Amino acid sequence: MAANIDLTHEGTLIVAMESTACDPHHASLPELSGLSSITSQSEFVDGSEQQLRVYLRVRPFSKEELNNNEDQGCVVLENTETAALHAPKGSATMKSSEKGIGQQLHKFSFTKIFGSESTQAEFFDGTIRLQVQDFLQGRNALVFSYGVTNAGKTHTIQGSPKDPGILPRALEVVFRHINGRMYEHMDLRPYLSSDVQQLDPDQIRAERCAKAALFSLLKESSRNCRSRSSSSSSINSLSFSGVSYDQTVDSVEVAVDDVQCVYSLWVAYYEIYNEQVYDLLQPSLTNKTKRRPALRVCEDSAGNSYVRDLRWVNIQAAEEANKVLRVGNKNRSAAATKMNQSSSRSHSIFTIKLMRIDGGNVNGISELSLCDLAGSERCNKTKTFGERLKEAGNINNSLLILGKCIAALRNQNDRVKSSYIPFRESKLTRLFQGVFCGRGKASMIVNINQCASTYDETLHVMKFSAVAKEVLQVIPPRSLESLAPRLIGRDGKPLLSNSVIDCQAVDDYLSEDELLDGDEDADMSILPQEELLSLVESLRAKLLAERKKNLQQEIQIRREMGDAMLQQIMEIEEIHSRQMADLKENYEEKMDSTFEMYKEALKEHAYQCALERLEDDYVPLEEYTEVQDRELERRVNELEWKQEASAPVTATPASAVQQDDSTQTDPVQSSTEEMDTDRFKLLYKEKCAVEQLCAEKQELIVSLEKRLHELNETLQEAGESYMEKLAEVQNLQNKLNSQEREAERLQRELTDKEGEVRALKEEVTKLMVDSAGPPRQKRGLLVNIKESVSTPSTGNLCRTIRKSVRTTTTSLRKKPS
Ligand SMILES: Nc1ncnc2c1ncn2[C@@H]1O[C@H](COP(=O)(O)OP(=O)(O)OP(=O)(O)O)[C@@H](O)[C@H]1O
Repeated sequence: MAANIDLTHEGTLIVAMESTACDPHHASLPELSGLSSITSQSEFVDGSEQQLRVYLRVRPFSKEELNNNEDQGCVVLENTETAALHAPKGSATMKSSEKGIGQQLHKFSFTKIFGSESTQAEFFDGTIRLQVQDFLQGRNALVFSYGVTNAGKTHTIQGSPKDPGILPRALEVVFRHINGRMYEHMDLRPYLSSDVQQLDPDQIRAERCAKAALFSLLKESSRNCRSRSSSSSSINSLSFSGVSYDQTVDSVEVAVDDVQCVYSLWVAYYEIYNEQVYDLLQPSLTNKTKRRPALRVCEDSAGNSYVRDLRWVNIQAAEEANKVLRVGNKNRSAAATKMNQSSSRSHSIFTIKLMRIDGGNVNGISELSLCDLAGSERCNKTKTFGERLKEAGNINNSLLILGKCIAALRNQNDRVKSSYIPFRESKLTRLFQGVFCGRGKASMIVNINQCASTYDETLHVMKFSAVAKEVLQVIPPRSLESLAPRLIGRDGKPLLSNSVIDCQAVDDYLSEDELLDGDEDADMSILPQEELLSLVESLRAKLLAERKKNLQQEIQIRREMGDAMLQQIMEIEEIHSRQMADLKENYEEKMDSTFEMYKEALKEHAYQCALERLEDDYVPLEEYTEVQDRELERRVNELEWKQEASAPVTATPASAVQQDDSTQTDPVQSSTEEMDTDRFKLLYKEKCAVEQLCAEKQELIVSLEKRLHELNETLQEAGESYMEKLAEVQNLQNKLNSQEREAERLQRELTDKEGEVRALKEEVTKLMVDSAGPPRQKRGLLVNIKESVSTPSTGNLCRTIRKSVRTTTTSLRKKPS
């Protein structure tokens, strides 16, 4: 026992709890002897209200902190429930108090306080041990740690391999409890919030593979893995702390439990970072640039929140749970590297689900969640709680909402002040909602350090916890968790076998619930009438305000939607009108071109027709004139003949008058004469017209003849000028010929002369050669030449020689050398 520190201590505590606080550790803090009270389970009586359990844990100073003079007595633990904070010099609180704002000393009370010397085992035993036992008996439990960075949250929850925290210890308790009663199959898996899914062989296989793949991430040798069959023996040597655990411990607890039951244990590990839920048990992404898939927080038909698609891993031994934790931590830190975030900026949640299986039926499922909240150091700049939370909202939304929820839950204690609880405003509070609303028990661990430099932040944490401690949790005498969970098939539909049990259980639950309502009514009647009236009034006002707000929101949404739709319609209309205009333009262009085409075709056709008609009707001018002339001649002849024929009767108009007088008595003759006269007149008119036509034609002919004459004259002139030019050309040709002949003659003459020159040159050369002989001839070349030249018999030759001599003399003068 002495060697087994944790166990010894735990055992000691259990004994001490029933007697007195005799732990030597508590000697320095006698107030902490109150730890014994945790053995009393009366505080967890069902069907009552109880305060949220808030535990304070103070971290010891590190060597560096002591060297840096951080120990200035800021945190004083007055007893096991009260801590006093003294503002150190230089802190914002001290400065404010010096200015008359706020105080230097703050006192806070907690459910339990654990000093810096408290061990992990003491802390576990003094805090959540009972909650774990409740969990084993089918109750849900939530434990969350709150504090600034470096305050010891992770140390408290996870601890180290040598000094495990509350999570591994809780797992140890669980495994000890179910020692040898582990459900060996993997065919029942947690589903939605509190249901169970029946897996088929394929799903079981997939589950096994996924588990193996997950553990392979740790690259541990298989020898360290405990086989499922040896799960019972694992209890004898649970090794989170490397210290063996006595299997006899808690044997009483096991004995009181139903020995017929077997247990199936599943765990999940996830984190909430920047309001996104990430599964820490998903294999890490190979592609580092890819973002981790975020999971959704959903609600089941009963309104309970759960993380959709969260990976649940079946655990058969404590060592496997440890591996899961390590894999999750590895992923968490890896994710931090990838996303450039520090672990303190995310809330990590480790959840254990325990199914109680009796005779093949799941007759209960409970959940234990341990949450390591992100460091709250970012919300430490403002001075008041509300403002602090407001500011924190900009940095860490979920902590702000958690604060709001806790404050609202506290206000609910006062029925008159009861207010809306904003659980739905953050993922964290949505997931916590069920527990805060009576689906289980929650407890809060407040971690602080005692450093003077972080005093202001620590004070903020303490204030937060003070509010939390005032929250009253209503624990229904029989909660929904007591109902057997629904068994769901692969298709997501409830399986029939369990639904019958469910109905019965639900009926039971409802009847008790009704009783509860009745109690509440009775409570209400105790209130004075004025208070009731004011409560009704305030509720009515709230309802009105809420309705008004909803209506305004609806109007706003409708207006926005209307605007958006109008905008869309306008855009669509614009696009359509543009398209229509384009189409119209296109068609108009096409119509125009078609019209032009037809117009051209018609023109062409008309032109062709006209050409054809012209060809048909064409009569040459001479022919036409000839025909006309002939016609005229014929008509003239006809007229003349007619005139001759009527000459004796109508010789002259005068004779006609005379005759008219003389034959007045013969009426037949006179009528004939009249007719003839008319005819004559007509004919005369015709003759005149024909003559007129003839004259015109004659004129035309004359003008044409004149034109022809002119043209002939022009042609003649052109012919004459052509002949003149031709004569000139002939002349010039003759001149050219004679000049060519002259040139030939001159050429010949030139050739002759050249021949003569050559002969003379030869003669001169000969003479010069001869002159080189007798002395008499030494008078010189010039004298000889002169003599030769003076000889008259030489003729032309002499003249040529004279000329040559002159040329030679000139050239010699030009070249004196
Ligand atoms: N009760 C304790 N006893 C001894 N050492 C402790 C105790 N609590 C914390 N420590 C040590 O203090 C250091 C900081 O603790 P821890 O990492 O748990 O802080 P944290 O609040 O989780 O920080 P963060 O929010 O940044 O994750 C660790 O080295 C841890 O071992």
